[in-house]
Amino acid sequence: MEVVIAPPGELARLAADAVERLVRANPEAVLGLATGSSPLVVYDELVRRHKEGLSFARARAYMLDEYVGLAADHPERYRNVIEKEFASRVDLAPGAVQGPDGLAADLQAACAAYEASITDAGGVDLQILGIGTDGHIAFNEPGSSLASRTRIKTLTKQTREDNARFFGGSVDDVPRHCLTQGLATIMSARHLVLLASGRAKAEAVHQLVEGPISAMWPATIMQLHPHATVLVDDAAASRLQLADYYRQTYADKPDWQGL
Ligand SMILES: N[C@@H]1[C@@H](O)[C@H](O)[C@@H](COP(=O)(O)O)O[C@@H]1O
Repeated sequence: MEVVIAPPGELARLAADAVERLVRANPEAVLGLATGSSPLVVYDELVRRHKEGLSFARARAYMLDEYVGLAADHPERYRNVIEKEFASRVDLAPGAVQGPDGLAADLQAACAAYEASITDAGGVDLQILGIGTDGHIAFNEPGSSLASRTRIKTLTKQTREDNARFFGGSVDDVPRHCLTQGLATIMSARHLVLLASGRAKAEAVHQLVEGPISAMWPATIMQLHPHATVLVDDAAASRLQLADYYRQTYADKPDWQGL
């Protein structure tokens, strides 16, 4: 696992560099897109590069998760969020972005179909991730099976409170259920790039990087991934025991290496 501690703008550039390198090497790359506020700086940077010629016309993308039951036109439905924040601002082809169907009549069948679709696409090349304050990735809440695949989950009170800010501050308006890629689904992606900023994420980041692997902090499964990159600002890094070592390692890193 590589940990980079840097200001948010630099983190966004590093994540965008990894996406750009991938898409230039393989224009048909499969991207993994995350919602939440953390990846927004990366999307903004990719949109800027798109305006300078970076094309996503042949790329495909899979989303991590979706709320169950939000109306098709609800602005916080993750499909709509990704459309607004990224897909509509670049040249991704219509239908190139897939997400779990939180409005399906048969939610379990929708989860199975989503897994099959990711597999048929050849798997995700680069998965962008955020992290919840309770250590969740996608919507894999504490207690999630480390071997889980896409399925229905119940959101914790903490997550619903954290996400109430997107619903006019009303926790009651945050759905109680979601469909989410499982931890094993996420681990199948070839490169994981997680972004975290702010002190509220410091404990989750400490557990992710330095804690024991445990379903209680689902992101810790990333310690088993052969190519995981953790991009954090000073505040999110403030509880890391080996922060000085990570800073030194990054400072000494050869320019050619990339993430
Ligand atoms: N399902 C999403 C996660 O994918 C995201 O990582 C998390 C943190 O969001 P933020 O980056 O806004 O703190 O929020 C939601 O719960």
